[in-house]
Amino acid sequence: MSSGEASPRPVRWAILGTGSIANDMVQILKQLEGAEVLAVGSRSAEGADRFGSRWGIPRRYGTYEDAASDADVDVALRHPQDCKMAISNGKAVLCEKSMSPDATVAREVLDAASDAGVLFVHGVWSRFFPAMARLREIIDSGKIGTVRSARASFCQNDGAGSCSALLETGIYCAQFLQWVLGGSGGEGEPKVRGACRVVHESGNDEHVSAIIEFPGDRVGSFECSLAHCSGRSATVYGTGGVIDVSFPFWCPTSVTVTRMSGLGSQKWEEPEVHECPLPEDIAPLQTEDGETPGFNFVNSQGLSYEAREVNRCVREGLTESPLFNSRQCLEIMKLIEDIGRYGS
Ligand SMILES: NC(=O)C1=CN([C@@H]2O[C@H](COP(=O)(O)OP(=O)(O)OC[C@H]3O[C@@H](n4cnc5c(N)ncnc54)[C@H](OP(=O)(O)O)[C@@H]3O)[C@@H](O)[C@H]2O)C=CC1
Ligand SMILES: O=C1OC[C@@H](O)[C@H](O)[C@H]1O
Repeated sequence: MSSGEASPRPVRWAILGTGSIANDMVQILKQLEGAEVLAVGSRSAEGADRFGSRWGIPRRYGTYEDAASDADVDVALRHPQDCKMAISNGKAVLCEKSMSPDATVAREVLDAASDAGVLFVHGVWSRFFPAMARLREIIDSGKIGTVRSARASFCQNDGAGSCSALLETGIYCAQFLQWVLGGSGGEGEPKVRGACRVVHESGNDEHVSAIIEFPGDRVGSFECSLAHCSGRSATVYGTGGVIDVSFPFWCPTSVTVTRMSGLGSQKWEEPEVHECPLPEDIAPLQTEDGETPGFNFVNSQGLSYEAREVNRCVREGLTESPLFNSRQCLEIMKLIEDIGRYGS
């Protein structure tokens, strides 16, 4: 698409798969300026028809490939399994997390997108939240001194055994640690220094705790689980204080800075709260049947940040987003893979 047009046509999206996240994403895309939901693909024609008529999507396909090969579609929102198919059809892809089971497949997908010259964005949506950018600014300002370590916890009692906790929720922890402890890429890679995994009888990990060494002697730790709950917060630790990101830390709307000093770091200043509210112009929509099903996931309005960035990248002809580039994406997938293999 050309960015130089006076009034460019909308970026046309195809949603492939009609589950929980598709319910949230369709409502975001329908409200996003410069976007149009043109097509839906499902494993069955009935599924595509049901979702398409519910949300007023004009083109409905009984296979993913048919939707992804629609010549008028610019970008496909895809679940991990079929990214390469959408890429081979020349479409830009926003891939739901986690983009692949391991770093090898992640590399293949990124290479396929790069060879095809199409945009690929891994939808670890945290990365696109204004609160994450604010967090980075605060760290860089030196407000909490030198950052030495960080932690994150994402445990929910939902889905144990059905998939990997590392891939489902641990990935958000890994991205957080990379964001606050990782460098710009020239300083060496983070290394997994310890991990404890509880494996479900299905073979999927259900609870994992991990310790990661980042360049510059910085240490990150996280825990993730699909078998019990946690507060799902994260903290950055510096020589002069801490930054707390409370529930839900993976789609945050505020960060709180507490500066500490004095003997035993026992003098605490009044916490400083930085609010980054969700967009007010995005709300649950009514379906064509007059129902308002709402969003399935907390802070889903914030999916608009990644969708807006994908729209921008498509318009500008970019093949990756500078907010979450392929190096950062691969580094996270490699961490997840190394933690999953640790000790075995
Ligand atoms: N960014 C975020 O906040 C969130 C991201 N996610 C991610 O999105 C992805 C999908 O999650 P979610 O929407 O909750 O999953 P669901 O189980 O609700 O939906 C998955 C959809 O994928 C399609 N599908 C394709 N192959 C299969 C298969 N073998 N079994 C079941 N369904 C299949 C189906 O659509 P159809 O029948 O139309 O073909 C189904 O409706 C995951 O990778 C998850 O991690 C999930 C929740 C939130
Ligand atoms: O991606 C996700 O996976 C786990 C869910 O609980 C969470 O809300 C969602 O964002």
